[in-house]
Amino acid sequence: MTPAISLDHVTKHFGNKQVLQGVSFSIDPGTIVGYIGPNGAGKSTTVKIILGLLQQDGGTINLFGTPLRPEDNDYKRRIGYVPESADVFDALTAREYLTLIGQVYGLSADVAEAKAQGLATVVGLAPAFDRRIAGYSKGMRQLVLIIASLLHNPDLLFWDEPLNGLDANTVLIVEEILQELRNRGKTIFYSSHIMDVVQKLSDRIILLNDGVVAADGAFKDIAGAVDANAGLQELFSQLTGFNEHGQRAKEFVDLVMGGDAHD
Ligand SMILES: Nc1ncnc2c1ncn2[C@@H]1O[C@H](COP(=O)(O)OP(=O)(O)OP(=O)(O)O)[C@@H](O)[C@H]1O
Repeated sequence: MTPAISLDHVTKHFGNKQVLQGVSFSIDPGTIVGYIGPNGAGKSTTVKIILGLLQQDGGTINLFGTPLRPEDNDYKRRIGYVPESADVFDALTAREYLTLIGQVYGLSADVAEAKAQGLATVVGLAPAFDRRIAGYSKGMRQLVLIIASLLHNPDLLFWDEPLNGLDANTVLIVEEILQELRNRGKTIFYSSHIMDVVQKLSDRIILLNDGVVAADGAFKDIAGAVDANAGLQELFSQLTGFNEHGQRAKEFVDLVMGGDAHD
């Protein structure tokens, strides 16, 4: 099977900081991959390189079996992207914004508008569809970004914190959408800091730490000696070598309370 994505020893530095130190992995189509790691580990940098927004220093990247060429726009039409924090054009309505995005991806205005309206209706956004996005809640904006990433029926999705701001019911819908897309052969590569969701949804987890892949596999395969109930959160702490949570929290609250601290 031709991998949807494969990276071979990809490196990237900013100034004197080596952010990616030889990242390699290969992902088959029809897989949900949770891409996790501490803040600053290099997750977004990896995704931006794959999207052609940044150039790597070394190593090779293949998408759908073809070497990545950032100047090639064809492969970008096979990708859907939900950035962690996006500048949505606030002055537009969802109808206007999504029709525009659909056109950017090569759909006609009519097709883009009809598809956007259909998707918005299913996720409960129809009543707000003709209101300016400026007045949307965080969760409503997130739904607009999710719809925008899917209008052109991409084969490969990069979703960064896709559940940001969504209410509990909508989270369940979006989780099921991810699984349904995966079941129909789409590849989903998503970054999140919410470990229980990553553990629940991912067929495969890739943990990046200090610019190297520290673990790669299904949770049950990488969990090792970690207690299954403690789960991915515990594994994350172990693999990133961090066990000062309680001490840091206490120090923080001591400072907050200052002289008012009571024992
Ligand atoms: N354009 C840039 N110029 C300089 N340094 C950068 C740039 N982009 C990222 N970095 C640095 O590269 C490192 C990795 O950043 P990156 O955003 O990839 O981390 P991340 O794993 O996505 O983190 P988070 O979980 O906080 O989103 C950080 O130290 C960051 O400051």
